[in-house]
Amino acid sequence: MSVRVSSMSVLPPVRRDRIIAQLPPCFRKEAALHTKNDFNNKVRTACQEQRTGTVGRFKISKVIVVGDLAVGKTCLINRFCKDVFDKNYKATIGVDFEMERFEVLGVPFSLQLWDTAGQERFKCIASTYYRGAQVVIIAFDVNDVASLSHVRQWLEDALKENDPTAVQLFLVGTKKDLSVCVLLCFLDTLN
Ligand SMILES: Nc1nc2c(ncn2[C@@H]2O[C@H](COP(=O)(O)OP(=O)(O)OP(=O)(O)O)[C@@H](O)[C@H]2O)c(=O)[nH]1
Repeated sequence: MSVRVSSMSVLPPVRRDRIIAQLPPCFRKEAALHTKNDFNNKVRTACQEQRTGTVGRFKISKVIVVGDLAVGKTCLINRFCKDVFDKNYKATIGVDFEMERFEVLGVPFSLQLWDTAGQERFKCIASTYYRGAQVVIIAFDVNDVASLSHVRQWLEDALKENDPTAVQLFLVGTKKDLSVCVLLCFLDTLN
């Protein structure tokens, strides 16, 4: 017996906080990719006229998240996509994938988030997914200096597969809450 599956899938509406009508202001000027107040007029016009170079129905950007094992890559993505946090560690096997839909100036836009495994034995599989990224996020644990010292290697590996001049790079320190705990424990020992 053959079953026909309709290729038309009904997508849920884009989340309200994913509808972007104004250029989001930068968090801090020193750490900003841009310091403009609004979208460029050319961009606004192109969006109004739907001249945005679509890939299929959506414009898609690929983000890869790399970094040492257990630094919190999966948690970072889950917080962004689902606003959840799981304190139990489940190692990523190879890669995982999330798709986040946006609407920018009325134009559909999708962010592909590739969560890669930090474990050495999965590095080979994970690195086959690095190609074609527009954004590279390198995560390190602020409480683990070794994870920071490995950042250079993660960067080199990610850029081997991508055009370094066309990639947006982010370095993200994770587990800041624990660094406060470490400091408090240290202060406690002084009293
Ligand atoms: N306290 C605290 N724990 C965190 C934070 N982020 C992640 N963790 C914990 O750190 C552990 C590892 O987190 P994951 O997100 O699975 O780490 P990962 O980098 O994806 O790990 P791999 O898939 O093995 O590369 C889990 O137990 C998380 O709960 C954080 O900001 N604060």
